Amino acid sequence: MATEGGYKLEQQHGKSRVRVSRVWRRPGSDGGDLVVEWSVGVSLLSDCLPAYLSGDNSSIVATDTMKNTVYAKAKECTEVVSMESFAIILAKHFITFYPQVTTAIVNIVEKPWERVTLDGQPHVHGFKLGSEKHVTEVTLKKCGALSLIAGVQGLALLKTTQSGFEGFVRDRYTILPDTRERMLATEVAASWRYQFENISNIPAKPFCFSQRYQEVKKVLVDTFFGPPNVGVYSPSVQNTLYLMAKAVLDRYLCWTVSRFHDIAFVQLNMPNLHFLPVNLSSKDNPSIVKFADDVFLPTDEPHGTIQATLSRARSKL
Ligand SMILES: O=c1[nH]c(=O)c2[nH]c(=O)[nH]c2[nH]1
Repeated sequence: MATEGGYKLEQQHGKSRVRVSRVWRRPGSDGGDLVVEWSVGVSLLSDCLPAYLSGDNSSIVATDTMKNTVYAKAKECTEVVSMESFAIILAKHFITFYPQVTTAIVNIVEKPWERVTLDGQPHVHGFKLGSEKHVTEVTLKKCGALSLIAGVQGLALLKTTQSGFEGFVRDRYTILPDTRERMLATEVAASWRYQFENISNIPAKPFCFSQRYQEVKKVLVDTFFGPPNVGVYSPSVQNTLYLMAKAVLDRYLCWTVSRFHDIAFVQLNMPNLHFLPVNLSSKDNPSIVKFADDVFLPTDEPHGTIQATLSRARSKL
């Protein structure tokens, strides 16, 4: 931020939606080729005030250069990298290479290409598009301070029973009946922050962000549904959301009992995508369709918006 002539100026500039795909060819290997497709956003906080104040561009890193850097760094990654590691590599480059850059923010959204399985056999170079998206955002300051967030978007989940909503506030505008039997559908957006608060804290042995992503996603999904043959009752989206976030934090508490916890907080956004009971009647036929927990009108307009962030309360010890 700069103060100039009675004005306060906060600025950053960058390039959005730089689409890059990286293939790692592994001829003859059991696993086959690997491919990722990323949409990368770069934003730099830098000392380039003269550009804003007087049209002097001499300290501007061109956004076109930022775009080219994404491709150059992708080329340099001859070994497979996770998107979190790639975001760190990019951010590190921008803060170390340019003296005027004070902070780099890099975000990546991954297109969910998944290896196809044909007749039970994983294909060596064939992929199809999956559903939910892996995302990350890295904010790295020149001093090394790091914020590393990963997440999932568009994780659509539905259960046909074991959900209800009752005992809520009733006033003269309330018409929703209490229920212990309804459908529950949502599209989870979750993000979590890794507890690496400085670039130097990132373990030397590559931390497996991709594996952690799969694990967190599994904990979220398992908690939403409960055991396969019985499920688990959800008294509200709010309670289910809390249990999902808590399960993620607890999971990493158990594993890292004598060390630091590697996930600092979990943020969940779970829209309540309503499945409305259908009842149809006419003057002649009072029950064309009589609802018996079978025919629904699914709608996301409007939908409930339930969101929360769960972190560990600081110990008083
Ligand atoms: O799980 C729910 N939480 C709410 O806050 C809410 N509000 C509502 O109308 N239906 C629901 N369901």
